[in-house]
Amino acid sequence: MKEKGILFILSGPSGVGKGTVRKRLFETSTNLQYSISVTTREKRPGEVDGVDYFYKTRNEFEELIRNGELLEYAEYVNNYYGTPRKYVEETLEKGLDVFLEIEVQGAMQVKENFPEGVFIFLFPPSLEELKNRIVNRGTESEELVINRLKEARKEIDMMDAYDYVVVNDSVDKAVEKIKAIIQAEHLKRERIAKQYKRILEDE
Ligand SMILES: Nc1nc2c(ncn2[C@@H]2O[C@H](COP(=O)(O)OP(=O)(O)O)[C@@H](O)[C@H]2O)c(=O)[nH]1
Ligand SMILES: Nc1ncnc2c1ncn2[C@@H]1O[C@H](COP(=O)(O)OP(=O)(O)O)[C@@H](O)[C@H]1O
Repeated sequence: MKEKGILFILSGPSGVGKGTVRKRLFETSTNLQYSISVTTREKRPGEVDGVDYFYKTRNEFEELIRNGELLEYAEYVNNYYGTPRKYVEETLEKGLDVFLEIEVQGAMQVKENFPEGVFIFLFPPSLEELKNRIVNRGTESEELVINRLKEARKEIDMMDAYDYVVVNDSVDKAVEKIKAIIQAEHLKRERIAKQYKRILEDE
């Protein structure tokens, strides 16, 4: 029987650098499959449909919910975000690792369905630095920045539910730590598989 792939979930407050870290990770990790999310939020300049997100209307998104096509979804600052179920399940079945970059409410839903997933929380060096990053990115109005910071405090409270916490002080260091986690999880699973095989052989 073919081993299933491992599901990795990167989560954390908005503006902490999830997108930046994930993009850098994918520049150098060829063995991970990124699950592209569905969203109702507007496309930002430079974003591409089917690359950054699948952009949908609220009606279309609600139809996906009704049809059970989402592994998880959340309403975040007045927009829906969700993970297509089929892609994740089929890719894991093929023995490939899947990587999700999602906010905290969605990550907790994934934990219910995939408790064996590896949950990584990206943490800001400080709340002040988190605010600077959101403001400097310049994609949000002042009101939205305040909403995102309020959300961030709630999200940080959920940190205990994660397997690993990685501080995003520098992007390169955070990427290295995530790669080390991925490698360690593979070694762990190989070791368990070997022990299991040995027990079966001894019987
Ligand atoms: N639950 C859930 N959250 C998502 C998904 N895709 C993206 N997000 C999260 O939604 C939040 C807002 O994303 P976005 O509007 O792209 O802003 P940004 O990540 O702050 O640049 C971020 O925390 C994302 O990680 C998804 O499929 N499900
Ligand atoms: N380690 C870092 N040091 C300084 N700035 C960072 C770092 N990581 C990300 N940023 C910046 O912070 C802002 C938010 O990053 P982004 O990846 O959009 O966050 P998220 O996806 O978590 O909302 C961006 O302007 C990005 O360039």
